[in-house]
Amino acid sequence: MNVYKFGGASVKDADSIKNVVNVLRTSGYNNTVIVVSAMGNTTNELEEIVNSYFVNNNYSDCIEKIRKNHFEILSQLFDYKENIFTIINKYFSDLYTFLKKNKSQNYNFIYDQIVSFGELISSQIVSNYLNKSGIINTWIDIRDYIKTDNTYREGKVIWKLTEKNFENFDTSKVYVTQGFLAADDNYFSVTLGREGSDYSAAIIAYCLQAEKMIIWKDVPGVMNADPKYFKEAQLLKFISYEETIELSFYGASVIHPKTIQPLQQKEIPLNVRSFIYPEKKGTIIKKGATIDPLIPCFILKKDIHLLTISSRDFSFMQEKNLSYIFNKLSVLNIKVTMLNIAAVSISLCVEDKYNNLSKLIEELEIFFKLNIIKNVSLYTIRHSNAEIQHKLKSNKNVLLEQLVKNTYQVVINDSL
Ligand SMILES: Nc1ncnc2c1ncn2[C@@H]1O[C@H](COP(=O)(O)OP(=O)(O)O)[C@@H](O)[C@H]1O
Ligand SMILES: N[C@@H](CC(=O)OP(=O)(O)O)C(=O)O
Repeated sequence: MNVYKFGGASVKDADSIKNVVNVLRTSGYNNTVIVVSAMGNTTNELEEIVNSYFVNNNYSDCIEKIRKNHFEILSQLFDYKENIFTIINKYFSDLYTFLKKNKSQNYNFIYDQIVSFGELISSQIVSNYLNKSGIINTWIDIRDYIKTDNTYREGKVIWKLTEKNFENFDTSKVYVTQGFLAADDNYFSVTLGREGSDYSAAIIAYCLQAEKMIIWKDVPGVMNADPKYFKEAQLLKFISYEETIELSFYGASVIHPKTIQPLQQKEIPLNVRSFIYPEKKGTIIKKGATIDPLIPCFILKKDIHLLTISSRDFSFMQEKNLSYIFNKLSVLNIKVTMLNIAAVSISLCVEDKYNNLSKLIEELEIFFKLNIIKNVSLYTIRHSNAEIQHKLKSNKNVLLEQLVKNTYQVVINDSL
């Protein structure tokens, strides 16, 4: 069995969906589970519905905008008589029904019930279009298979149950299903964290002991920097699982950080390839691979916040203080991307995906003195040297830097 993942960029419009057919014909698609994300920007647009629902209950305009986009795409791919129009209309009426009947005030729960429509709709469109193009496949609802606890927006996979659900899976067919989604034991939708479709594909690959997994991207593969920001970025032909975990953990957004470990555990090779040039080999991540070419890898994370924390009672930054601080970070789901501990202070770079920073500050200020610099940039370089570090820092306002093994990190305040 193979697992392919097509992200939002690869299914963003009618031409892109037509290109998926081309990619599958070029690469082969026997015995394959095809995992699809929501089209283009749909997840962000669905997030607007959630916000409107909470602010003033005035969500119809947002829904109609999404409906219009999707129906424009449908009209370019199908004849009006085809059943897919009824299927997609039903999802939009289910969305309205949910919003009208919902009694819960739990933001994260509501978020997941709404945002999940993006992948349900896109996977139906892709599945129907592939069938129409002769790539015969079965659409499956991944919520029947991937089970999580009820940590809405960041579901924790219940691995034993999920593996059991895949036990009698017929591995001789082609399937299309949703990335990003799972269900709790009440069958409510739970999402796996933003950009979590790569992780979904890895969960499926793990459970089916897949031969390989391919992620199709708008870039040639994993590069030594994001080509959007670094014009001279080069393709990495091979990388180890460990190196990929490091790159994605520090923010190389080409792969979701949770993707690699399930693959590594079952030694399933991962190929990251271009959906624009599907005949090219891209990057291979597999057991025994070492980074090739061995060149410095740059990761830039913007909108990071630098917190420097010291105690009010002159105590050192030791176990008790650290445990209090990290407990708060964990409860508020704030990710630490750099950590520097000194005797009387600790500096943290944090990423505030869920808008919990002000709550964290409020809770830490009870016991600690805080210095906060918001919206700084964190550069991480793997395999760097003194010359590169010097070049990166020159004429910049450096707030903090550290070198640990192969990883050099520097925090820069761009606003000065
Ligand atoms: N090291 C890197 N190598 C390649 N692409 C990278 C890297 N770091 C960040 N990217 C960005 O990742 C993007 C592809 O990932 P993403 O947007 O999540 O795709 P999708 O949503 O289609 O899965 C590229 O367009 C590129 O700008
Ligand atoms: N649609 C979800 C899940 C996802 O992984 O999307 P993509 O594969 O386009 O990054 C999101 O935007 O977060």
